[in-house]
Amino acid sequence: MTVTETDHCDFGGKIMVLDYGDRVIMPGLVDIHVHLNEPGREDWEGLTSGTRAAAAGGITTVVDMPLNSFPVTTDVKSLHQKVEATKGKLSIDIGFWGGLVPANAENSTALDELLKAGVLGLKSFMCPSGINDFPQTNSQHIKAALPVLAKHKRPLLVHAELPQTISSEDSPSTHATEEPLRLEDPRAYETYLKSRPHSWENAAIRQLIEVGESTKKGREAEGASIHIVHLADANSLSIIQDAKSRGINLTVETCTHYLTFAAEEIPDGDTRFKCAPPIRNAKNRQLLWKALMDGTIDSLSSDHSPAPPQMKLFDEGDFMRAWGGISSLQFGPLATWTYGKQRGITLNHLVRWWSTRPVELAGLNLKGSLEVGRDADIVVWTPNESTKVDDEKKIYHKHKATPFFNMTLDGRVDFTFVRGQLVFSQGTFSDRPCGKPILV
Ligand SMILES: NC(=O)N[C@H]1NC(=O)NC1=O
Ligand SMILES: [Zn+2]
Ligand SMILES: [Zn+2]
Repeated sequence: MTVTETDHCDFGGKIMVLDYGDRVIMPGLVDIHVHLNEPGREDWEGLTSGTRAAAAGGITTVVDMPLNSFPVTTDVKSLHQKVEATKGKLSIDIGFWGGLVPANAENSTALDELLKAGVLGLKSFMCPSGINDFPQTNSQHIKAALPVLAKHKRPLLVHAELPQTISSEDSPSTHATEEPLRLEDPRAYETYLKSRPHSWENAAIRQLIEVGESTKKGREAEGASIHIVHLADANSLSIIQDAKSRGINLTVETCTHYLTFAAEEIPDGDTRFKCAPPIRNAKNRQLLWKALMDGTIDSLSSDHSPAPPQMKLFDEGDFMRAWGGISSLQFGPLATWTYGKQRGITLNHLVRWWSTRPVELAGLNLKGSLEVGRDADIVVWTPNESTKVDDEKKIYHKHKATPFFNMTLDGRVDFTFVRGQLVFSQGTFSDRPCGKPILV
């Protein structure tokens, strides 16, 4: 039987047989790094538009970052506000990361309460976050939080860039950060790239590995883990591999944009590509793919972090002042398939990076598999078809600007089910949002 629009969401208790021919039926994908920005910044993205875009991309669960909503999710009250804001808006299920900031880092009672209230773990920044109400943490803060996370067996996700003085390797002379770049062309991507060199990621990761010693077996933070979000720097892979082999509880994700684009191909002034850490060169991209294939990188995410067009400064094309954040939620899995296929990936890789590993990392025990007993979160798609991203009406993000525009991606997402309910069907959505907040 073919599914029709009237079947959306609710099959009315009937048992139906759905024959999808030779399409692929897979566990729904899980994006554990998105910024949907509601409540408070719904002009940047939103729970309705964001979860629709995700469903259209074959994603059945997202985990929302503690920023850039307002308030940021750093205490129980703000978590409740976020949960409250989801009512009637979710096409798919959503979990939440809590924020680790200087104000709560050394207050184990406050962190304990936040974890008990149901966040899946905590997230912090080692550099300015771009949002004043979400200040960065230092290694002391991280060290203090790990034992509390250990008690709950939860991860700390870290934006791992530690601002360094820009060295001669990156710039002809040694100066304070950004100072030497003041006179360089802000429309050139190269200028932005130089402002956040590899050394920032490398320094942060070294510090994290040091602090992460406490997560080893028998140490005071055993049970906690550290998850490096959006790794862009392939130079740091060897220290990551070494740390993992020494028993530090460390995992790593990279994002679709680092696997798809290359610095040297980014047009001048095209701030759709601005994100942090920056997209690096094609050689680096190839090393990220290799690390993904060999398991040094555990999982993928979108780091969907859009902002209103006026903050992306499209007219000026000023990379140094534009908002850093890429809009991509709907396209992550298909982009992975497109560029992975050229490198020999299989459907199993896709499920591992976009379902199995993210679910393990986030402790989403009911998600990520078609096993009996788990939620019936399912994507039905056609790998041999293609999707041309050229129709704004079919981009479901709140804002349509995305670096994936005009690309032809391999694969087409046809149907998405959340807990057995059809939420996306060949370009239409259930008009009764059936997603739920997940609190653990
Ligand atoms: N605040 C925020 O969303 N920042 C994100 N954007 C980005 O490109 N990297 C980030 O960490
Ligand atoms: Zn980040
Ligand atoms: Zn992010």
